[in-house]
Formats: sequence, structure tokens, C-alpha cells
Amino acid sequence: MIPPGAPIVTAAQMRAAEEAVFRREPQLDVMERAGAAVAREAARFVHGSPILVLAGPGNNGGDAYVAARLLKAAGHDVAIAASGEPGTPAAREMHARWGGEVGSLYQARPRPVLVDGLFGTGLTRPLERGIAPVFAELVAAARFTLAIDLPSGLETDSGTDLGVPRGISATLALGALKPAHVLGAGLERCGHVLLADIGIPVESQWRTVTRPKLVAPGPRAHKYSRGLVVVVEGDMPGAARLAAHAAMAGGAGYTILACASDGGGGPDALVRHKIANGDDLADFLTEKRIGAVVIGPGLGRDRRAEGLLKAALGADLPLILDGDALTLLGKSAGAWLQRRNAATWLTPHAGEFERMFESDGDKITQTLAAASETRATVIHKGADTVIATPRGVVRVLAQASSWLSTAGTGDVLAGTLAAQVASGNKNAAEAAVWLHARAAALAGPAFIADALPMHLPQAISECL
Ligand SMILES: NC(=O)C1=CN([C@@H]2O[C@H](COP(=O)(O)OP(=O)(O)OC[C@H]3O[C@@H](n4cnc5c(N)ncnc54)[C@H](OP(=O)(O)O)[C@@H]3O)[C@@H](O)[C@H]2O)[C@@H](O)CC1
Ligand SMILES: [K+]
Repeated sequence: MIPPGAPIVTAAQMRAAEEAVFRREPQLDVMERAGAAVAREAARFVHGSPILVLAGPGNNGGDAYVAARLLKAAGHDVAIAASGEPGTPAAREMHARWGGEVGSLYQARPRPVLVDGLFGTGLTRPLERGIAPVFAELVAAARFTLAIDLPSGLETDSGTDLGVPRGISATLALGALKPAHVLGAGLERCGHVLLADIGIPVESQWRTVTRPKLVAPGPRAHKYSRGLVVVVEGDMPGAARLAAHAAMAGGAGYTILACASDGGGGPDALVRHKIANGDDLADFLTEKRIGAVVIGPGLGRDRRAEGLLKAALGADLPLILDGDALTLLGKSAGAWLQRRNAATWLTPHAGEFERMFESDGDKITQTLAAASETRATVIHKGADTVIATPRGVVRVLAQASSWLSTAGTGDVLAGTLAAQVASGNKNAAEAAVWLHARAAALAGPAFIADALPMHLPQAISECL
């Protein structure tokens, strides 16, 4: 469980926020609060069992000494094992305040409850060979492990695995979430993510996705005011139909499939408009009441597909590009999209993203760079979905249903997004990502993509 709507900050931003607080309040007081939050959380899971607290050389270790002292004062059986001498003034002071024995990490005997205070935001390189196996064994032997701020061995800004063991039960993020709580290996390694307010205000344009506030249609609503969505069909008509169905169930008032033939399945309320080629589509997209166009799901990559894509790019309408449209654009996405006046949304999965953009750095940095290069809102899909806008706003959805890993769910997201865009939602991307994930949760295990749109109305009802 990741706290919704919570700010996410990098290690450097967290340090700056701490420094600002230290100008008006002693660092040791803040560390006392951090340690107290850890002790409080750990105490919930102790049930009379002996506790082993691991302390590293930095301030993460400082928090550990505080937590150990407070747990002991509360009557728990507490032992501390350290990887070395405390190396910061605050950690040294907290070590002194502990006043008891400190064992060596390398000789530590496992205990049922483990508190990990080895490394937090200061981890800069892979866990040393000697530390990683000892730490992993202690975690494996414990019934419950609570990580202070971050599981030791996780890189703060990327969630890269630098030797973090499996089996951490819960992580108490101090002050704010860091990218590692919601990205990459962190998704699997943090366990339950809890957040403690330790009196350090943070400012951030990055947050976890939260449930949107949607409004029901007013009494004077009609199909156009609810939003007209056009989905362009290509080589694989089923993909476009999935997107169209999602747009309809996602609240659009009117959905039109721009298709090569009149035949084909789909709901009766779905209207078909015949187009033979790009020129036809360009003509059709002069209709000003269209609120969003989706192109890419099952589009194909041949000359006809290129013509359709060009027509869609040239239309002065909000545009959602998915699937084959992204692959066709490839590395020239920036050049094409910067020319557009109307808003654009891109919904690449990891493979499509790699074909379009340089993928240096962590997922948030990459996605921000892509948004800036294309002047589009980019929804970089995956187990950790990162939304970035050209203005630097970031939303991250972690821990969506892993059953979403089935063909066609991306098409459903594109259609859900189109409905939100066409309805005029200013936070369409975040809303669509939330609704899509919620529909998946409601659909339960082993659903097929066709079933997802049917759960969108229930997901929407939870947002009204
Ligand atoms: N600022 C504050 O007052 C507050 C901070 N808070 C807490 O402090 C945490 C951040 O503390 P921090 O910056 O001291 O870093 P921390 O994570 O303890 O580790 C740094 C030490 O580890 C070492 N080291 C690094 N990598 C290593 C490796 N692979 N293998 C071995 N050693 C390695 C590194 O060595 P160096 O790189 O310097 O050689 C250095 O000695 C933060 O997560 C939160 O818990 C809260 O209490 C709120 C108040
Ligand atoms: K830790």
C-alpha cells in the first residue's frame, strides 16, 4: 500500500528540506522525532518478541539508536548491532544516548523482529560484499522487518537494487516518499510503505497518483458536452474497439470509430464513420466538436497507417498517441509533436519508450525529459507508471494489479484517457491512470482486457 497523493522527493531535495528545518530547530530534535516514529511503528508488530536493531554509520543509524532506546524504555527486549562506529555528529550523540552495549553486525544473532537502520538516503554505492549476505540472512530469519526510511541497499532516486534483500515487511518513509518507494526494485522490496510526518515540510511537483474528483453530468448535459471521442481503427480492429469501448464506459458522451469498413463488432452505441485513408481522416477531423482523438492501438505500420497518423498529427485537436503510432514516430517524436498547437498525450510502455527516447537515468527523469522534448504529457506505463507533463508535474502510480499484464489493457487505458480529455478534465492523465487501475482491481484475477471497461463505471462512481 502506497500513500495516495503523497509528495515524492529526491535525496538532495530531502536533505535541503532538512537543512531548512535545522536552521530553526536542533537536528537532534528532528532525529528524536524520526526515531520515535520508527519505535512507534515497530512496537505495533513486536508482540513481546525480542528486537534486533541494525545501525549503520550515518544518520539512518542515528535514527536506529533513538528507536532502540525508546523501544527499550517501553519495556521491549532490544539488542543493537552496528556495521561500524557512528560517523556523523548526530549519530554519535544518539549512540551515546543509547548508552548500552552495541554488538557487531557480523556477529549478530537473528531475532524475530528486525529494524533496519543501516543505510537510508545516503547510500551511494552497492552494499559491501561483507554486509549484503549478513543483512539478507538476518532479514530471512526475522518474522517482521521494518526498514527505516528505505530498505538498505536501495538507491534512493531510482529504486535501483544495490544489494537490497527480499523479505522486508514494511518501510517507514521519513518526512516524504522518495522515488525508490514507488519505482523499480523498490516496488517489490519495500513491503508496505508507511509515511511518518517528522515535522519537515517538503515542496514537490511530484506525487503519487490519487483518486480523482469527478463530476456527474449536469441537467443540461448532452452527448457533445460530455465529450466526443474519435478512435482511429487500423490493421487490428479489435485494439481500436477496446479503446472505443473504454472511452464509452469511461464517461464519453459520444464515441466514433473512424474505420475502413462498416462491419465489425462492438457495442451498438458505438458509431462508425468510414474513412479510406489519411485524406479522409484529415477531412473528418475538421469537426470542431471532437474532444479527443485516439490513434495507435492496432494501427499497423504501413503506408496507410503513416497517412492516418499524419492526418491525426495535423488536426488541431487533443490527441492521444499509443501503440503503433508511437513506434511510427520513433526518435522523431519531438520534431513532429513540437509543431502541434493542441495538447498531446503519449502512452508508451517500456519498449515503445526506448524506441522513442534516450533512456538514461531513473524513470522519473527519463519521463520528464520525454515530456519536455515532445511538449506532451507522457504516461510511461509499467508496474510503476510515471506521468510527466512538460511543466514538470509528475504523478506515479505504483502497485497496480499485476493482472494488467495482458494484451489490450493499454488500449483500454488510451480510451479511458480519451474520455477524460474529451470531458475537459484538467488532470485527465492522472484520472485515467487511477480509473484504469481501479477497474483492474475490481475485475479481480485473470481478467481479459474486454472485461476492463465494464468496471470503469463502478470506478467512476467511487470518484463522484
Ligand atoms: N539529516 C538528518 O538529520 C536527518 C536524517 N534522517 C535520516 O538520515 C538518513 C540519511 O542519513 P545520511 O545522509 O547520514 O546517510 P545514511 O543513509 O545514514 O548513510 C550514509 C553513510 O553510509 C555510508 N555508505 C554509503 N553507501 C555505503 C555502502 N554501500 N557501504 C557502506 N557504507 C556506505 C556513507 O559512507 P561514505 O559514502 O560517506 O563513505 C555514510 O557513512 C535518512 O535516510 C534518514 O533515515 C532523519 O533522521 C531525519 C533527520
Ligand atoms: K534503512
